[in-house]
Amino acid sequence: MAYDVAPKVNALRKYAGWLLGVHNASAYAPAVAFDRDTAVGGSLAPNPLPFITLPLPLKGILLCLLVTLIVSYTRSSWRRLPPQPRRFPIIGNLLQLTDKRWLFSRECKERFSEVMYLDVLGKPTIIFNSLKSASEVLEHRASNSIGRPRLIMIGILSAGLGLPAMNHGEQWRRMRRAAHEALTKVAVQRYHPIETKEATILVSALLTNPENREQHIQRTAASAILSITYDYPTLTSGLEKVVQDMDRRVHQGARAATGTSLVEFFPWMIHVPQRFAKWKREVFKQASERSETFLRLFNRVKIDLESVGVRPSFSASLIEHQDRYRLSEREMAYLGGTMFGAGFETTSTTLMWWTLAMVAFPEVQRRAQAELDAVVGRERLPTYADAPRLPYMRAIIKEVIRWRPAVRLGLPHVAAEDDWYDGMFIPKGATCVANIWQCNHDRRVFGDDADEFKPERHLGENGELLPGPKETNREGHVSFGFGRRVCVGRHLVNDSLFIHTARMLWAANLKCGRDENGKELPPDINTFVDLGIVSRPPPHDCIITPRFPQAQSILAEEREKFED
Ligand code: HEM
Repeated sequence: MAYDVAPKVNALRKYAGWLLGVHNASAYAPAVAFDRDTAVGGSLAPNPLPFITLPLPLKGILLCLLVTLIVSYTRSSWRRLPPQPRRFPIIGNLLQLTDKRWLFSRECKERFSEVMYLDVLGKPTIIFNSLKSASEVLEHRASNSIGRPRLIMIGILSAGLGLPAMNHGEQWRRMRRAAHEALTKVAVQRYHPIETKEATILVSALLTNPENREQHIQRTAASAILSITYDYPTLTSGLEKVVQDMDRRVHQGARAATGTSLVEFFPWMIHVPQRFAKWKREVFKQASERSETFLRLFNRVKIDLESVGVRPSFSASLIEHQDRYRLSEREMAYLGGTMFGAGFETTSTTLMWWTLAMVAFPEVQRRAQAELDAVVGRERLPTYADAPRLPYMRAIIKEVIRWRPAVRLGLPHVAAEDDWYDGMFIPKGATCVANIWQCNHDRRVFGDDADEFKPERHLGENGELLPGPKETNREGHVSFGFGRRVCVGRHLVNDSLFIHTARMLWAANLKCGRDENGKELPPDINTFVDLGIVSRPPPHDCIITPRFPQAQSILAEEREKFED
């Protein structure tokens, strides 16, 4: 069947004429002969184009509008977004954001070495995969990325008072200042006696009952943070009700803070009445239990303060300076609860990664023990006073935190204004997340051996501890986050890890398990267990034995001192 081209040609002629400002374009266009007999299915009547009849000035305006549209489209900042992985209809890049294995994979780093754009159900999200990009945007231009995105679930759970999830504002500033001042490098020294005691108990427990290693580690982390926050008595087991209670709260919070609940993407769901929404009933129930736990623990400190007097604890220092910080009782109670939430799982997980590293790299363990023998000897346990002369022990801690960061994907920040990185557009309101794992394994900063466990990378020529590459937040890694949102507990956890690991290596040898034929079973260093915010090592065997005969008796003597 012949195709009738005549009308189209006529229309084109008219259009050309319109562009030239001539109404009868056929007068200018070369004649085209049409055979009416063979033309099928249409009439040769000209296709009337509405704009032909428009007056000339209006045509000019329309033309200008068209040109402006084309220019603004080609020049739009949105066309300069960072590279984006393949997106799916409706959900966009949701799968890539939730697939942690892909986010931390070599493939992701190779394809998106600097920055990556994800469209998560319409929400723009920027992932920083390099130290340079993350530091430039989140650290050096910190005031533009100080905010947090609004997360509905964690907002309900923490009654809007959870410091890590709060948007910046007057309330966040008051609470952050109070937490910061209570946990400065100097302020945390008042908690050294608590940490020293806990470390001694942990080492004794590991030597007498090494099978329950993870439980001992959890007990020590929970006990230390409860004592520090509430002057709570030393826990005898990680199974105590208060730990189980708080642990449940931490996991509920961690799940909510990932921001992947449906309600985050369909906020209208929050208006569904509770009787039709089980998830809503549950989250409100958890929120009220949470509030009850935090207030109960806080009120305990208040009563103790009135009856027993002031003993150093985080909550006691908040109460003491309540007027200066201008905090309400509820704000102080939630701040205390947040300390436990943010500190317990991260500290215990880092200790677990440290144990795995000691088992996987026995030569590192031997070198640290040689340093302990040279500086401390075998007559007494290491103390905080020995820290300046134990740079290798401290370098191991830095390297564990870099090599296997407890928090692999940083907490989300929000861009307050449009921003640019290396010619790539970061739109106002975009969620900005540092891929801490990729930053810490950046070969351009840490070299080709970035994936290897090498504590000596943190030591200078004379064996002194280095402050860390300039891109890295002064610590030699960016595991504690960025800018004004940097972790407030970092000095506390650094000190805690020092005394725990120094006492462990002083007293004990840690070796990998063996199969029934006596063959060594090295731990798998390349997998992890994802707990939402925190990533734990996979289960692995570890044989723990005293390093020399007097170790246990010296430990027992030290424990007696604490019981006095
Ligand atoms: C090895 C242990 C720890 C790691 C790896 C860690 C990591 C982090 C990271 C990545 C952030 C987010 C920073 C950002 O948004 O850029 C953060 C925030 C925070 N951390 Fe830690 N943390 C640890 C231990 C602790 C401890 C022991 C405490 C308290 C006792 C604590 C309290 C907090 C708080 C309150 C925030 C929120 C700060 C804010 O949003 O203003 N952390 N931490």
